[in-house]
Amino acid sequence: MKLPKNTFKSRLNIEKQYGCWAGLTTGYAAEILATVGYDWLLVDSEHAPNTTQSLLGQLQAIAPYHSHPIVRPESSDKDNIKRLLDIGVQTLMIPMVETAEQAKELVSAMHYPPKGIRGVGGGLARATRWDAIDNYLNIAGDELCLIVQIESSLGVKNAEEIANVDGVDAVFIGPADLSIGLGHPGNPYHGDVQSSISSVIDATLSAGKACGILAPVEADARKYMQMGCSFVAVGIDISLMRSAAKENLNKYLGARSKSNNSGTY
Ligand SMILES: O=C(O)C(=O)C[C@H](O)[C@@H](O)CO
Repeated sequence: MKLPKNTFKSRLNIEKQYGCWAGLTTGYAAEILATVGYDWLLVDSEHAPNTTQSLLGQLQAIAPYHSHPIVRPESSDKDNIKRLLDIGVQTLMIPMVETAEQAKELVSAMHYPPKGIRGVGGGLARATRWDAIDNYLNIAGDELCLIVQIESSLGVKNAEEIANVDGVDAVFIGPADLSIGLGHPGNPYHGDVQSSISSVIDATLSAGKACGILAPVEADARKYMQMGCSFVAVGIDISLMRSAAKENLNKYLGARSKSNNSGTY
C-alpha cells in the first residue's frame, strides 16, 4: 500500500488552512470535529491529558476524514517524538522552540539516518501500516512535517534563524505564552506582543516558510491572515463547547451565570 499523503503539508504555502484545537482527548470527540471539515486539528498533548494510546485513538478516528491531525507533544523529547511518529503522526507541532540548534535537533529526531537519528519501528509500527507500506524507510520523510512554535522573547529574537533551518516546514505563534513571557499575561493585544507577532510572521515568510497562529476570535484570525498567516486555529473545542453550553443555560438563568463568563486563549 501507499504511504498516506500529508495533505496539510502539501497545501502549506498554497492555500489558507483553517484548524481547530482538539483538547477533549478522545477519538469520539476528535471524530466529531473531523466531520465538521476543518483542514487540520491540533491534537494537544502539551496541555491536555493525552497518552500515547489516547493519541492513537484520535489519529484512527480522524483518518477517514478531510481533517489532517497535527500532534503537539508535551516536550521536544526525541524518544517521545519517535513514539509519536511510530503511531503514525505525520505532522508535529513542537512547543517553545527558542533557538536554531533546538530546531535542528528536532529535524534530526524526525528522520532516519543519515539525515537524523530516528530509530526503526518497522513492522511494529502503525506508521508503516505494520510493513504494508512499500519502501517506507526511504520515503517516510517526504510526508513528515515539522512545525515549531515560537512563543517566547528569545524565540522571537531568533525567529529568522529558526525559520531558516532546513527541515522546519512552518512556524506557529503561541500568543498566550508570548503574552505572558513579555509581561502581559492574557493580553495578546498589547503593542509589544503585536509587534513580536508581526516580526515572527515577517521572519517566517522571508525564510519561505508558512506561518500559523492560534486566533479563536474571528477579527484576530482575519487580521493575522492579512498579515501573512496561512494556517490559523480558529477555534478550541473545549471553549466552543463551554461557550455553547453557557449560552444555552444563560437563556434560562440570565444574570446568575453571566458572572462566570470569562474566556481566555
Ligand atoms: O501560547 C499559546 O497561545 C499556545 O501555545 C496555545 C495554548 O497552549 C493553548 O492551550 C490555548 O488554549
